[in-house]
Amino acid sequence: MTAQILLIDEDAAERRSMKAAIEAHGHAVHVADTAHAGIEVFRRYRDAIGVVLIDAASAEGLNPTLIPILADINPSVPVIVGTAEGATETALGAVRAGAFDFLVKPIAQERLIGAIESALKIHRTSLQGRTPRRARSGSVSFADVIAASAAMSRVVELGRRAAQSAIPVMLEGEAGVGKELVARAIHAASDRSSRPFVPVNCNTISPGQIDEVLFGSDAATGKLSEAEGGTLFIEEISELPPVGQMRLLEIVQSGEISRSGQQRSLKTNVRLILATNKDLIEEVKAGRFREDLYYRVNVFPITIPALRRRKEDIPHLIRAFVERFSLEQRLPRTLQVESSAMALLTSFDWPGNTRQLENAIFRAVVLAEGLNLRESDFPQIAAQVNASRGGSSGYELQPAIHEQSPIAKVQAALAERAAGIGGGHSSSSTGFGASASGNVIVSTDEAGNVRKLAEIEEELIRFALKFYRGQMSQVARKLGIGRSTLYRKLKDYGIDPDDPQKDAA
Ligand SMILES: Nc1ncnc2c1ncn2[C@@H]1O[C@H](COP(=O)(O)OP(=O)(O)OP(=O)(O)O)[C@@H](O)[C@H]1O
Repeated sequence: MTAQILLIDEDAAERRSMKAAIEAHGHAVHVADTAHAGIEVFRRYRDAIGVVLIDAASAEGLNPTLIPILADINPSVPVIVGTAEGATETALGAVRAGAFDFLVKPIAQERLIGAIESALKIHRTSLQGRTPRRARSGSVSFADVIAASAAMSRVVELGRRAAQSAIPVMLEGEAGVGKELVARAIHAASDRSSRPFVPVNCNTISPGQIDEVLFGSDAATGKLSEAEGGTLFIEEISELPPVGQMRLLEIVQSGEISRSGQQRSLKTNVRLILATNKDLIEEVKAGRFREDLYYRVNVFPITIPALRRRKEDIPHLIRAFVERFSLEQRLPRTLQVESSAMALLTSFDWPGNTRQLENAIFRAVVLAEGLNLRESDFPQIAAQVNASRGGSSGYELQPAIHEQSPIAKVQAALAERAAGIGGGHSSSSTGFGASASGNVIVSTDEAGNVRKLAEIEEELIRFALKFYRGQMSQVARKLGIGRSTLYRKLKDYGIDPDDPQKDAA
């Protein structure tokens, strides 16, 4: 089926050859030579374009705001990024920003067309249903926030508390950790839930326009007025220019806003929730963010840890996403995730956090051929796990990935983490204890022999204690043993139930 592709590429010769390759496959190509021109074309043909292809291999690299801007214009269009060989950071940055796929140059024609066809399938599917990138609208409650880890449970607990008052909330966390989801849940649990929730992202509005977009030019316009009585959610607050910071301070201090050309200030009744993925205090120190505003808006900070710091959440998120997308795709039943795929997904560090995981699952469910999700349904993740082990830079196709067994791959990733590369927990006496933090229990040791049952039992008990936050009766029940047996085993293995990760005494 003919589709329309937007190609953003600064290099004229490459533009021509890519365009010819795509046209030869029967698709129509719009070309743009700069990010700016690309945005204009995308804006014009937002409903006709099926895939955007960005060449980020030029000296400029990938403009960090390009993918979010495109997503703002039409979030259901997948973006594929081409990167130079070895530009792993650019590729990871693209994935983090929400790119559907990345291709490392030189790009084989087959791989290019394969990536475009998969992206088009995703696009067609998301036109029928919802896409993970589309901001959740409607009511989102705390019940929608998956929180199995202690860290995420704490976020939910703080969020619920924040919902009981109207003080400003500052949500801190890397891109894709769930700041907007939590902001929506706070709003929904507050007494403003019947009033609007208005999100605005300072990063996707040009600095010259931000003041007008936020505060409007007269009383009836602007996001602030739109949010009257409800919640204004300002993302990337560190990007708010000085004038905007001044106006916001005025609002926080007096609850009023003055507009040029008007005599009187207007009262506002808006609950502010702000989000940042930068360390705001560093921005204050660098003189880019007003100190007085910082102290005014930082009264109720909630930090959402990166997904790699709360790996217990990963299997729960995977199951929830697989169930949701299986339903949306009207599959005969919810797809099953094979344990090797689960192990791969749990071993990965998810630089793009939950959004990246959600996108990976969405893509896998849509493209899955059987009723099981296998490791091979996550080629980008496998390639990155492979790359982080020093196997290769950027994306490599299947052969290199499949030369190694899934278990060996996970072991290598775990060993890397145990050596401190991925950060996290101290290792246990087995030497493979990092797996206790990652919900993966490895069955063979470094030499490839099956591990001792007692070692695995010890690891599972440590994991269960952490997972159920020391709730002994729950741990015993889930492990299928009596409480007294559990206590005996704790003693045998020298496990401290309050600190299950600690090495045996
Ligand atoms: N704990 C969670 N449970 C269920 N879904 C989640 C969770 N955390 C994040 N998500 C999903 O992951 C996606 C990304 O989350 P969200 O947009 O809230 O992240 P963010 O931190 O606001 O990202 P950014 O800073 O890039 O705007 C959303 O689709 C959201 O629904």
